[in-house]
Amino acid sequence: MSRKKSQKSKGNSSPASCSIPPPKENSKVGNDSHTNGMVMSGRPSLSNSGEFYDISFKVMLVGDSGVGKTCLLVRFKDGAFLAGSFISTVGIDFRNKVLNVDGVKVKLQIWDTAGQERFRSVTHAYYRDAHGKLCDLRCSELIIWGKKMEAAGQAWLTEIHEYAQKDVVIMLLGNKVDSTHERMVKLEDGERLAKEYGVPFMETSAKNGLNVELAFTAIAKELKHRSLKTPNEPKFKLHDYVKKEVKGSGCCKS
Ligand SMILES: Nc1nc2c(ncn2[C@@H]2O[C@H](COP(=O)(O)OP(=O)(O)OP(=O)(O)O)[C@@H](O)[C@H]2O)c(=O)[nH]1
Repeated sequence: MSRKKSQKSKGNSSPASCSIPPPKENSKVGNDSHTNGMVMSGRPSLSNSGEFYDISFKVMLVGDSGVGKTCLLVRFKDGAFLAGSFISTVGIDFRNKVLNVDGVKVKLQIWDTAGQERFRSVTHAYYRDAHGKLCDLRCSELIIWGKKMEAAGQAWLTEIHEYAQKDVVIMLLGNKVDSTHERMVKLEDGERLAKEYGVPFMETSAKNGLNVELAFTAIAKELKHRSLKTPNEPKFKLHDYVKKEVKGSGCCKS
């Protein structure tokens, strides 16, 4: 069995098909009554993995084939690196992880899309709504930008700006920072592009774990703060949080 096939059979995989089935895991929040992800009933929900959560969001990983989307997801979910020969994702897959964000249990339903052009219509069908818009308010995008130079990062940002609802949370990641051979995006270029589009940027490595937890946690915090605004809570500033917490590539975990 291929690396990706065996990994998918462990998770909540959905078949790559043009008739799109709904996700198996209940992605709704706090039973039936919710608004923009906010728990209205006050009762936590139970995910398929047996973990309770208060609020749920969808995160899409997009980017060209081979930039490391699956590896980042596996690193975040299981703390492991998928080394070995590269087998492309077919269609789309998702995995869940529940995080504790300031005392609130936030479930991220993370969708790993196929980067290959030939699967684009399948992946689009999953992440665009009936009006062709990308996701909704309870959704965010993580653009993984690996070895394919600036043009690829720019193309994905342009696509998301074209199709996404304006409130979608977007973050740009430059992956494979551990490898001088694979890494082709300079830090300055990533920062410049992110600035141009007004999105946070960080360098990551699925191999050594650099900033992987941070990328998903930052997204979870932003989504949670947007949905659950408590009167006296100071406004969460995603850019400031990332700037404060991000680690440079010289200080990787082993
Ligand atoms: N050195 C290094 N290699 C990585 C890293 N992340 C992924 N890789 C390697 O890059 C290759 C592609 O990784 P995947 O995660 O499968 O790429 P993908 O973006 O999911 O590709 P598609 O499924 O085709 O869209 C694999 O051989 C990985 O081992 C990283 O952070 N550092």
